[in-house]
Amino acid sequence: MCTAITYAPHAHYFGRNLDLNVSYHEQVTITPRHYPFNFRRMGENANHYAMIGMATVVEDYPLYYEATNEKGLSMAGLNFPGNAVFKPEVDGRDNISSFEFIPWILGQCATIEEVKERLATIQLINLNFSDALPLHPLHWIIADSDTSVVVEPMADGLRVYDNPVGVLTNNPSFEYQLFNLNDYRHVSTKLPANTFAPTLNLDAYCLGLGGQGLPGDLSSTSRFVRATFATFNSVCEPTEASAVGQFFKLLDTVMQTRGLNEAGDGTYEYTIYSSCCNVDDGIYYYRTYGNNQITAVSLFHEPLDSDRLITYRLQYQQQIHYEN
Ligand SMILES: C[C@H](CCC(=O)NCCS(=O)(=O)O)[C@H]1CC[C@H]2[C@@H]3[C@H](O)C[C@@H]4C[C@H](O)CC[C@]4(C)[C@H]3C[C@H](O)[C@]12C
Repeated sequence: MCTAITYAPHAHYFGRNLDLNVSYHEQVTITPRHYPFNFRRMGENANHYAMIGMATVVEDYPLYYEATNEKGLSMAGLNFPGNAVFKPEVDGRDNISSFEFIPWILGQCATIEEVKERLATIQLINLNFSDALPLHPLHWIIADSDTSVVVEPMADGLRVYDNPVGVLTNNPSFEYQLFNLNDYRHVSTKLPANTFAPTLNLDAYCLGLGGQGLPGDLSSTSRFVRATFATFNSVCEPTEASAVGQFFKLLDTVMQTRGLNEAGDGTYEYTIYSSCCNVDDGIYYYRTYGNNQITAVSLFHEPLDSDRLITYRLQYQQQIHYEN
């Protein structure tokens, strides 16, 4: 399972937890403006926006999990098994495979308005990257600094939803996840009044009672509710350090501890990495499961007019500050 969130305390941030039982050897990957994207059915684009994000690089191709472009537009793919359907090619449409979707959108669009125009002509097609890397069922969140949408490739066509909460998890469909929030109207950051039986002397014996009913489990519906509650009520200082620290705390409310979620064959799904991109400044921060230190890579510190991918291996080694 995975969770993606947006957060805009003073600057704008986009990021996700990647929850999985295996790693695909992902790296922080920068694609400069003149890297030639060879779209299988749409030809080459060697003049596009630069982008930074997490990707598996195979045969010099960046298979992005999530990324942000130099205009601050961001996009993340999350598992959507049993629902995602990729279709055959159609003449006259932009035939794009799901592994090309992030480069296609982030390479050309700066705003959600432009994204919506692109989505109107797109066909997400059933075309594998390779036999060894077949398509996985995904849905996507796409966000600029003001707003976000969710894109779900369903059997009856591509569904595009405005996303008023800026959060995405996994199954079931986004429509359900959003409606499900209605069940949590009562959840509050404040101590609740006694509406149970006002004549009974019920004691507000500890802080946090207003949060009772917030689901604590790891299912995608529960993570959707928890992540939305956390981002909407989050408070931080107006500094980069505080906002980035707070962003990782928000992701921690839905992180997966290794051992708690069996994925079969003796493996467990856990939060392999968490990311937080400052989309205004193109700074990609991340933490891995075993390394609590935040590592940062800056898009604008690289030669963006180049044609070569730039990759940074993840820092997995735990950093402990020993005092004596
Ligand atoms: C599984 C990942 C999403 C994490 C997630 O949502 N897990 C939920 C598990 S559950 O069902 O809800 O239990 C997704 C996100 C991005 C995906 C990767 C990217 O799309 C890039 C390539 C695309 C290739 O087609 C397949 C390999 C791959 C390298 C993908 C593997 C996998 O599907 C990834 C890593």
